[in-house]
Amino acid sequence: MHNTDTATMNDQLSNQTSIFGLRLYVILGIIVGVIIVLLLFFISIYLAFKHNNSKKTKTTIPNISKDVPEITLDVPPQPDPSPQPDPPSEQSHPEEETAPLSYKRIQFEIGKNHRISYPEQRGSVEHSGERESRPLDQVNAVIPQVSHLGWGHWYTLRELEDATNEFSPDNVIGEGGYGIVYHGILKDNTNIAIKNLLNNRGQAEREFKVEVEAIGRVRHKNLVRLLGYCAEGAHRMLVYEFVDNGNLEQWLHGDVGPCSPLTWEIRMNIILGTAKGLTYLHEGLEPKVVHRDIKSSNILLSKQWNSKVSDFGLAKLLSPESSYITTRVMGTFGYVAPEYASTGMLNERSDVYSFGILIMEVITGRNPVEYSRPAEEVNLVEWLKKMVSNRNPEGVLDPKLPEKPTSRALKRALLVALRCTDPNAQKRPKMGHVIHMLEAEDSPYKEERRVRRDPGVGSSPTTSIEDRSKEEAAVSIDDGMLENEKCTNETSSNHEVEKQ
Ligand SMILES: Nc1ncnc2c1ncn2[C@@H]1O[C@H](COP(=O)(O)OP(=O)(O)OP(=O)(O)O)[C@@H](O)[C@H]1O
Repeated sequence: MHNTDTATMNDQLSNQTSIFGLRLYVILGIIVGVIIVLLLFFISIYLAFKHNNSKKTKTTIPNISKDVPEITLDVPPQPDPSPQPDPPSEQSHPEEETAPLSYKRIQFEIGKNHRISYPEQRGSVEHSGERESRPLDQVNAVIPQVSHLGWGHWYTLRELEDATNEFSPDNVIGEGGYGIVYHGILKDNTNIAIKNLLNNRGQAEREFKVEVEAIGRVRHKNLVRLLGYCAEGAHRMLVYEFVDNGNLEQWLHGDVGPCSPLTWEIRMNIILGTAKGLTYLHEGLEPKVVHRDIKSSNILLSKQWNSKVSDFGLAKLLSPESSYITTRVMGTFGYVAPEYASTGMLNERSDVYSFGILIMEVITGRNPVEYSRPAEEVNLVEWLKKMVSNRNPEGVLDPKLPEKPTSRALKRALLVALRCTDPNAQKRPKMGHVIHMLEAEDSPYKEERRVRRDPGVGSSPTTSIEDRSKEEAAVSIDDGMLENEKCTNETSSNHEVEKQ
């Protein structure tokens, strides 16, 4: 019976059907095959869908408001969880180095209606050659929290990627100690410079915070403007106005051929612009800002040769009650003021010293320290003083200068440089006074007399009677100011130079 059934079934399966005369078992085979193919098709579509979904989740940009919560401007200070430290004393601030971490509120006020306030972490000073590192989850607490109504623009990573062709190497304009700088063009055709901060042991956070604190809301034609920032995930980027003609170091020390395009007038204009930017930082803001890294590579130039001070990554705020702060010595070799280098005591007069070195660099076309020179010429300050004391001020001029300046203009610039680099910080002029000295059309003698009539403008209140008489003697030399001077090698004070 069983054999008969099987035979019947085989017969039926082998019967030809009406579909193209195919046998039944062929038809069944085709149906099963189609079902399997369809199943595989649906399974693969399902898997592809799932994969896409998981990829999307990975690249979703974290909610900005989670990363950096928003606060409003001009809010009254919130009570601190920890007791406020005493106001800074008149002198040093060792607690800056040693205080345990606690929060204090910093208020950075520029003009009546512009105040930004946010917590600053105390004790955020570098230790033993390394900047403080902080886990990223703490970063949100110290990144300035800025209202969208406040200064600056919040750029998304996507916007900056688009502006820089995905941070293409072709867009790199330079690399500093704290990150790579890219040129970018925004959708509205604005040219920008983006500093992508290295996320190295918390440096990025600190640099970010310091720059924003120092120049976030500052606008001055001689200071590079910080347009905004990007803080997404671990990315920390600062977005600046783009300055389109390189930096002073490139123009002074780069390959420009035997004749520099920087005429004397252009050089003095660069110096004057830099002085104005620094005057604003020192005298136009409260708390004042000490730049700490004035040097030729941080002076950016426009096509019209106007100068703009950049790179506020090392800047420090100095409250009016403090005559100085103590902090780890930072800056660039050759530009750092001697008292700051030896004691760590910093105030705006350290910037004045660096500015004096900058003037010497601009006059001579030499670096502050050049080991390739004969021993007596390695140190720019020493060499320049020797040349002046040997009555050869013209011997210091950059051989690439297209035309020599007048003797008077050269002496004026040299006098300002020498005064700014006075080893005694108290005797250095303030930046506001430097502007007057540089701008003085008539003789420096008259300028000095004007200053003496108006002691607030120039001489430090601590200038002694003896110093004043030295200055009187110096200015009485007038046109022969530097030619008639004799200075010994150890005569590092230009007041002494002026006296002879
Ligand atoms: N806003 C800007 N516009 C145009 N170029 C810029 C701008 N900011 C910086 N640069 C250029 O990018 C380069 C790197 O600048 P950055 O300030 O990071 O470093 P640095 O001053 O050369 O070195 P360091 O910071 O280590 O002292 C410099 O050559 C500078 O000319």
